[in-house]
Amino acid sequence: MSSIQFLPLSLPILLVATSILSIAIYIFYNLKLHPLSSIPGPFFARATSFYPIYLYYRGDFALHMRHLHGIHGDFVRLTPNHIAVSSSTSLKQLWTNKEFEKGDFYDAFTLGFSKHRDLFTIRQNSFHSQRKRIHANVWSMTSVLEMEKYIDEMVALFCLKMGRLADGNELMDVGLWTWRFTYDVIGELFFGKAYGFLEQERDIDNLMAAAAAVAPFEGMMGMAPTWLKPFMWWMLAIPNIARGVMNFQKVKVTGKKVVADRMRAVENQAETRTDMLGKMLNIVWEKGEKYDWSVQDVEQECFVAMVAGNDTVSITLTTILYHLAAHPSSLARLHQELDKATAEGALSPTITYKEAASIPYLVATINEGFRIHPLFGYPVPRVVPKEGAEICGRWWPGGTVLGTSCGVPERNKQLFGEDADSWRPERWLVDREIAARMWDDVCAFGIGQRACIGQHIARCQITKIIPQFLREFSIEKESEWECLERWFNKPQNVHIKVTRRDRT
Ligand code: HEM
Repeated sequence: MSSIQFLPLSLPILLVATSILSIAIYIFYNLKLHPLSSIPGPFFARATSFYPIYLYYRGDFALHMRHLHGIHGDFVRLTPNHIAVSSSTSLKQLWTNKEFEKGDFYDAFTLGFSKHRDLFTIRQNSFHSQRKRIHANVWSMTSVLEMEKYIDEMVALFCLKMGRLADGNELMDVGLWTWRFTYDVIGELFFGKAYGFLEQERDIDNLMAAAAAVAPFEGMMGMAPTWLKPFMWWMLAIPNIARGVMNFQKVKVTGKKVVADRMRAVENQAETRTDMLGKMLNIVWEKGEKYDWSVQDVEQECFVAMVAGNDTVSITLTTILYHLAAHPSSLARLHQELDKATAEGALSPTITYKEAASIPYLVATINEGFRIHPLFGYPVPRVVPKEGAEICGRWWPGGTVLGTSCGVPERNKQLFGEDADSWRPERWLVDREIAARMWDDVCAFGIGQRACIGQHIARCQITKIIPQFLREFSIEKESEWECLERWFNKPQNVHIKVTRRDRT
C-alpha cells in the first residue's frame, strides 16, 4: 500500500533528479575528463555545446573570436569538441589537407534538388573533387570574362540609378543598392535575365525578405549541437521564417521553369546566350550521362549561386564604399588614379575587368576591403580524420572539430603592422611577394580545394563596378556603420551621400 502511494509522488522528482544528475555528469565530463579538457576557453564553451549559439545572438563572431584568442592564446575551446585555432598556418592546413572534411554545420544548407549534394554542402573531399571537376571550367576567369557584357549592363543600370539619387539629393542605402545589383547579376548569369531589382527598385517576389528571414535560420541550425538539430525544425513555425521558406519555394519553382525554358529554346535553336546556365547545361548535353551530371544538378548549382553569390558580394561592396566614404584621402587618391588612367586612355568608357585590374590603388582598395571586414568570423568546422592529426604543433584526436576564424589572421599585427585594425589600402602597395603573403592571411575566398568557386564572378563584379561608379560620382559618409554577424557579417543601415563629379 505504502509503495503504491510513494510512486506517483516520487516519479517527477526522480525525473528531475536524474536530469540534473545527467547534466552535472555531462558538464563534469566536458570540464575534467574530455580529451580536450586542457584547452582553455570561457566556462560556458568548455562545459556545453551552446556557445556558438550564444555568439550567434551576440552577432559579433569575428570581434569576439579576436577577444577570446587575446585572452586564451592560439587554441580556444568553442564547444567541448570544437576548437578555434588562431594562426594562419592552421587556416592553410585545415583548408588544404584533403583528410580534413567539412563538419555537420554544412548539412543545414542542403537543397535537395538532385540526388547529389551541391559543391558547398558535400562533406567528403574525394566526392567533392569528383563533382567539382565536372564544371570547374565554367567558373574560371576566362569563362567569366566571356560573360562580362551581362555584368556591364547591370553596372550601367546601377550608375544610372545613382545619378537619379544624386540629382534628387537622396541618400544611398548602400546595402540595399549593392544587394539589388548583385542579385540582378546572378539573374543575368544563372537565370537567363536580371530579376529587375535595379530597374524596378523594389523587392521582386519578396526575395530579399525571404533571404533575410531564412539565412539566420540556416546559420543557427548549422551551429547548433548535432543532437539538437532535429528539434530545431520548430523554428519553421515562426511566421517570418515560414514566410521566407514559402517565398523561397516559389523562387525554386520559377528557377526550375527558367531552366526548362532555356532547354527548350536551345533545342529549338532560339537561344544564343553564353551564360553560366547555358555553359552548365552544355555539360549535361555533352557528357551528362558519363559524369552523372543532370539538369537537376544545374538547377541546384544555379540556386546555390543565388544564395552564395549575393550577400557575399553585396557585403564586400558595402564595406569598400563605406570605408572610401569615411576616408576622404583614400577616395581622393582613387579618384586621382581613375582620372589619370582615363586621361591616358587606359580606361574605356565602359571599363573592362582587365583595365580595372591594372589600376594598383583600386586593387589595393579592394584587397583592404576584403581584409578589414571578413564575410564571416565563425570558425567553419573541419573534422580531424579518425587516426588523429597534428596541427600547429599539437596532436588532435580523431573526430575533433577545428576551425580558424577569418577575423583573426586578417588583423595579424606582425604581418599587417601596428595599424592592422585600421583602414589603409596603401599597405597593399608593396612588393608582389609580400602582397601575396598578406593575401594568404586574408583568406576571403578560402584556400585550396574548398575555396570559393564563384570568386572570379565576385572579383569581376567588384573590380568593375567600383571604378565605373566612382569615376562619375563622389561619396560622403552620413553615419557610422554597425554590423550584425548572424553567420554572414552584415553591415546595417549604411547610408552615404552621392554627388556627381565635375571631371572637366
Ligand atoms: C565577395 C564575394 C564572395 C566571398 C567573400 C566568398 C567566400 C567564400 C568562402 C570563404 C567559401 C568557402 C566556405 C566554406 O568552406 O565554408 C566559399 C564557397 C563557395 N562560394 Fe563563395 N564567396 C563569394 C562570392 C561567391 C559567388 C559570387 C558565388 C557564385 C556565384 C559563390 C559560390 C560559392 C560556392 C558554390 C562555394 C562552395 C565551393 C566548394 O566547396 O567547392 N561565392 N565562398
